[in-house]
Amino acid sequence: MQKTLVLIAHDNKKLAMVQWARRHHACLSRHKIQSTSTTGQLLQEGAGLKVECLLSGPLGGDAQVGALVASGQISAVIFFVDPLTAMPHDPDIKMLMRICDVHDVPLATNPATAECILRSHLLEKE
Ligand SMILES: O=C(CO)COP(=O)(O)O
Repeated sequence: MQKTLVLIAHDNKKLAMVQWARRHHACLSRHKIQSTSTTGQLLQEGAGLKVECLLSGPLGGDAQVGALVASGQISAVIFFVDPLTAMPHDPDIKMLMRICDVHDVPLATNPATAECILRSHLLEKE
């Protein structure tokens, strides 16, 4: 089974996510990608990636990703979080991060760590 790479970004980090995805288009396009709704739409339009979109984060998208991680379908989660803005769905975000730790699934919450995950070739083993 080919596992999925998840890409998510909070609103203030969406531009950084699209720029990051453009830079890594060659690598990313080899993977099945899922995203929360708004992030996914921007990645398709701005970075030319094929993305399967889930619900938007505040409407349950992070919870959907958590369920996918728990059921062993995700190779890594790249989640550019905004640490300076309060989120109404903070419990869902915390849940997703906890579930990644429970199942030892790589989770990058900023571009520097995302870079490490891509360079680690961790994804190539999937
Ligand atoms: O809020 C999010 C993650 O917590 C992201 O959701 P969107 O991609 O729909 O903006």
